[in-house]
Amino acid sequence: MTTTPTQAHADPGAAPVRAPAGPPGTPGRLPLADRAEVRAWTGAFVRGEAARLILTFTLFAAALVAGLIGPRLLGHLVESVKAGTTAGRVDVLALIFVGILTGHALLARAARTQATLLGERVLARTREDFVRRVLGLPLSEVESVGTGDLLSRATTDADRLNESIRQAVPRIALAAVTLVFTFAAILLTSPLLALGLLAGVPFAVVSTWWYRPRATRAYERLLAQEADVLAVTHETARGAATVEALRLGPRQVARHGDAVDRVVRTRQRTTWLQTIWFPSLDLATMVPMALTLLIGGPAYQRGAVGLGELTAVVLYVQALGEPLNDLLTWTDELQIGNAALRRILGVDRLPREQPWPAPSTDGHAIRLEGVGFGYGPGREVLAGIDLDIAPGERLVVVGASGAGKSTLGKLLAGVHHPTRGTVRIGGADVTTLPVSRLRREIVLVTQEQHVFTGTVRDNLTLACGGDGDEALPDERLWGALEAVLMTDWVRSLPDGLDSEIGPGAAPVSPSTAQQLALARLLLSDPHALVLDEATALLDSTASRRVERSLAALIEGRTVISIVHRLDSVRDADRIAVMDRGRIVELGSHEELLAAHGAYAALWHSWDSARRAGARPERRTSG
Ligand SMILES: Nc1ncnc2c1ncn2[C@@H]1O[C@H](COP(=O)(O)OP(=O)(O)OP(=O)(O)O)[C@@H](O)[C@H]1O
Repeated sequence: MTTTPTQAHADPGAAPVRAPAGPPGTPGRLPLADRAEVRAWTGAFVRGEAARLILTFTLFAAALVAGLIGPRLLGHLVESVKAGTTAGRVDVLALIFVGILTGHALLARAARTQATLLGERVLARTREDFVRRVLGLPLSEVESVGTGDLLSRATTDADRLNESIRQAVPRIALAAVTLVFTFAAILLTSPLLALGLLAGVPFAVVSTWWYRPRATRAYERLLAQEADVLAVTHETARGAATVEALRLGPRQVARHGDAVDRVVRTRQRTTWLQTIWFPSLDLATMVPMALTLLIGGPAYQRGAVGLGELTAVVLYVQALGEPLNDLLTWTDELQIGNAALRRILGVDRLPREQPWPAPSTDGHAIRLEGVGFGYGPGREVLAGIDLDIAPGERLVVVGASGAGKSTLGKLLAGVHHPTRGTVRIGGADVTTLPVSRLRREIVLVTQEQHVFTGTVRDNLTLACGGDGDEALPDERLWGALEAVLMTDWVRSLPDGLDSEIGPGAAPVSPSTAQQLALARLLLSDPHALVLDEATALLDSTASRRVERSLAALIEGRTVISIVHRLDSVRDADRIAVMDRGRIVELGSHEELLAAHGAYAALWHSWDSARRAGARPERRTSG
């Protein structure tokens, strides 16, 4: 069985998955961006959204000022009543008070709407940029890290960043401005009473100084561990058939349980840190309140402050509690956003696809010279492979499970790059060919074919021209469908080529998905194909149908087929027999039979099983 990257992660016995190249990260995980990169992103974000940011902050500040006038007005009202005022004047002041409260509510609503729009814009752009970055990575890099980490960065981490920008940034700005304004209002009302505020400073500063670095580390750990949970879930769902076939269910459940346990432990740690920090913040507001009253009482008795001033200051000090709490707790939220941003931007640290122009190729011959490859350091799964494949040749690769057949296929198609030696197509080293160019030369067809949510037309045309927006005439689409025997199926759909298919729309069986993929390949028209057990997962009827469709595709192309069943090996020009990462025999069916080597033994055992009417051994290894 071919080991998929996710299985390799799951299997403790498998060779270690290559850690992503580039700056430090945990092996097998994507790297994190550093502070400078986060600062650069933040600078670009502030510059790009300057107008919207200014509007949002202005609205928040206006709402805040409206909110601050309230206590002042109430203090004035108390003074007026004490001095003996008319009921009419009290009514006017009360009306103004209600008007200010309404204005405050409306401004606050407008400010929140702007903040939400800002957050959504950033979320959309972050996700788009992220997908663009990931699509720009070499396939081998994406394969080596697995999809769980990538998925969590594109989903949960992007959501967290959005939440930070939508909620934390305006709330922090608002809280900071509120604190400054309120403090200024207290100073202006009574500098003496303002002294009481100083008592809160040590509680806020010392507890935050203790809390912050511990929380940062815990949040970074938490996000990575949440990514692990997603990775196990995704891996299990993706490999459901393998999990069921190998009865890996309990093992996957245990792995998931372990991953969840780690998240729970880190959450307990962050909650514990907060149980120390939050009460300290409460003290930072309660102690100044008590002190203001302690100073204010005697000061009022001595006539140093008026009753109105004392009322206003007490209300202001009480009002300080909320912004102070907001400031500190939202900076905590911002830390989570910061950790999420480091993860999102970290993808940029992986080596990109080579930007240089495609080297010129001369013909379509494929040549492997001294090729070696290992998935991790220390263990080569391919060693010293030399092979020439002529244009139009049909080569079949057979060998025991784990011999390296699929790995060879991936190297031929440029999915992985050799760790030594070279793979050349038309004289050009495949590692120097940009993917768009390489895919015109050679494509790997495996047993797993993806149906994209969209129309039949979308699914057929997306491989042509790279971005799928090149209009291909319907005749060509129908021509490709006919070649892979799919016209009846498409005609049976309600809207023909424009019928929606895939998840949630018309169901597509595995064999139909495979045929659709073959039609897509016909349209993209590569010179060579590597067929890695393209029909192995299908039942025999479906498999025969796909094989008939394949016949149209392989016509006139170089074809390298990796097979387990020997049914069609006789039609091949040559057969390569692999054993432990090497090609041990190479020649035509007749030549290899005459050589009485590994292939001859394989063939005779397979042939006699077939003649005896027994189900032939699926594995060519026997
Ligand atoms: N992504 C991977 N990470 C680590 N090791 C891998 C990975 N893929 C394959 N291997 C290992 O490389 C060796 C060759 O595997 P490969 O899949 O190429 O063999 P194969 O001949 O195609 O086997 P099969 O017939 O079972 O598909 C095996 O030991 C396998 O465990």
